[in-house]
This record gives sequence, C-alpha cells and structure tokens, in this order.
Amino acid sequence: MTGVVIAPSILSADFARLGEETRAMADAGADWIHLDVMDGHFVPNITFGPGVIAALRPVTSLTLDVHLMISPVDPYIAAFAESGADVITVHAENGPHLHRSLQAIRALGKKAGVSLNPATHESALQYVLDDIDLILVMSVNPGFGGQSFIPSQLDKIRAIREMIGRRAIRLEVDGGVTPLTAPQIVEAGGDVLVAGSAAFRGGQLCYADNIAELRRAAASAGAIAV
Ligand SMILES: O=C(CO)[C@@H](O)[C@H](O)COP(=O)(O)O
Repeated sequence: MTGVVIAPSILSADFARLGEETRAMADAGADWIHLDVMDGHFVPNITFGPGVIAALRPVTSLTLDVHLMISPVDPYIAAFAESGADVITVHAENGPHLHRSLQAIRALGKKAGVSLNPATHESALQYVLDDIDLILVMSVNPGFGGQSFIPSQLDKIRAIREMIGRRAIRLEVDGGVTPLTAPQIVEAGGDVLVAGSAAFRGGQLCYADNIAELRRAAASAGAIAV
C-alpha cells in the first residue's frame, strides 16, 4: 500500500492505436492503466466495453483499473471480470444495491472499488468500507477528459482518508489531475492519481516526462500548504 500510484486514463489516448498507446504508457513508467467505460446513459459519453479490455489484456501486465460508468451495472460485472480487469469500480449513485455489486466483484476474484460523483457525500461509503479495496473520488463530473479539478473535492478526500483509517483501501482521484493539482490531492490523502490529459499530452515521446512530472509533483506533497 506504499507509494502513490500513477494511472494514466486511456480516455485521452489515440483510440485508433489503443494497444500501442497502452504499451507506450507502460514503457513510460505508468503504474496502472485506467480504463473508463461509459454508456451514454449514466454519463453523457460512450467509450468501449469488455471486448476492448480483453484486447488490451495481453498487451501489458500492469494493473487494469476499470471504472464502470454504466447503468445498470450488475448484468455486466462478470463480462468485465472475464475481460481481464484487475480492479472493477462501480458508482455509489448507480442503484440501490451497491453492496450486492461489490460482493459480485469480489466473488469473481477482482478488487472492488466504489466511485463517488462530485456532489455525492462521503457518507455513501459508510456501510461498505469492509467490502472494498479502492475508493474513487471523481474530481470532475464524469464523461469527458480535459476538465478542471473541482476544489471542493479536497475536503471530501480528507474526510475519506479519515474514514479509511487503517484499512487497506486505495484512495483514487480522477479528473483534472495535473502536476499543479497532484500535490494538493496527495496532501489531502489521495494515493492513486488518474491522469488523462496530463499523462498523454504531447504524444508518445513525452509520456515518460509526463509520468515523471506527475510523480515528482506527488512526491512534493507536504512541502505545500493546502
Ligand atoms: O473518467 C474520466 C472522465 O469521466 C477521467 O478518467 C478523465 O479521463 C480524466 O481526464 P483528465 O481530467 O485527466 O483530462
């Protein structure tokens, strides 16, 4: 559980070359690959399904961190588990049976995550804390890359870090993560940084520098006031 994980979001990759982009990010020093699954219903955008994740599985041994922004989610959990996902995250806002979804993910041998939209209070996590491996704070409204970090989410990250206590739960933050916001996020308690635009900007020749810059920024947390 030590160290900050850098997880590039392939939402910002060149979709015509997803395999090559995933490999390039792995070679550039990424820790995990974050995959945003969107259905055009739970969020106003559509991306890809388990077939694409299954196609990327042989490309890298890095953790495939799958964020399901789909509703309903339960009928698709098994397909995403079979696709080779390592972590499967569902939304607390996604229906009345969050606990059941988390049980289903763990029963399939995968790590289970819960995500909260920016307007959702952290108390939604209270009764599932012993059923999860990861909490994902959306620091933008989900659907698109390139949005600005919503500062109010720093208080939520702090509150969730308190709630986690000594449990082995990763606290992931996604949306507007850049070398400027990363120190504040880590200072507040985030330990997995999902970055789309900041990781992929400039093309493949820049990926190693982009990852290194995010890592340096995360490591500088503590040297700043928030
Ligand atoms: O899930 C999402 C957006 O819904 C994110 O993973 C974005 O891909 C992050 O993009 P940037 O804000 O880092 O550009």
